[in-house]
Amino acid sequence: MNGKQAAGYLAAEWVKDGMTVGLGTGSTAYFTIEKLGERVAEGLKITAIATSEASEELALKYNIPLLKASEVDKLDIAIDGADELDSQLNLIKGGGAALLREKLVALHSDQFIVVADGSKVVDQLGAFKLPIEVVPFCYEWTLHTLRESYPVPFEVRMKGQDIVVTDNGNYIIDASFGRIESPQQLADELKMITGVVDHGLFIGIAAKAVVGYEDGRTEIIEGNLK
Ligand SMILES: O=C(CO)[C@H](O)[C@H](O)COP(=O)(O)O
Repeated sequence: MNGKQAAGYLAAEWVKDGMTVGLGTGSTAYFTIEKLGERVAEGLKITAIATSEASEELALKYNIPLLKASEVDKLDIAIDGADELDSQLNLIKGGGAALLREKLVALHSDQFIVVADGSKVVDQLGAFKLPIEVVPFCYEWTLHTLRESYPVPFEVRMKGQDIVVTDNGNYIIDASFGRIESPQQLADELKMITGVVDHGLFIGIAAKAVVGYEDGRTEIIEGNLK
């Protein structure tokens, strides 16, 4: 068992009968969805909302009943991966370009649980490029505003010759901050820029993280949410 699997599986055990569950995106959340699928096959009764088309497909494969947002106001729990997490459970997310749906689902869940392997735990956020979701219309202007605001490299995320398009029809600009001294301040500033839809800083949202290691051990980091 690798660290991602250990973390993803353990968090899936915290889901109880009757819960509505937010299904994350990525290779760690994959294991949570897989385990939930096994538990559903054994009789666990849950409903879910997926944070990406990829996770929706996976949920359908595992016969996990999916809901529309119009059918539910709030989720009991959401379980998702992260690209970086610090000891305060501040996160960088969006490596898989799903940050907007992931943040919406996390914010509408009673409990947001992060699943990650040990390589994701950092002293300070920022080594991982911060994904910023922008509207395609005049995105060059948004890129220009970002470059004028912060003296760090920004790049539009590409796949081969093509610009990556998110499930919401937007683009991603990745920012190489290196070290983010004040995540909350940066999060607030980025949200104020016209053209920016959202960004991958998740500040004060996670209740708990399950960190998994190569040898199958897991560690639980408790957040300090009130
Ligand atoms: O934010 C995400 C997708 O937008 C993922 O949760 C994040 O990239 C972690 O992925 P993985 O578990 O594959 O390392």
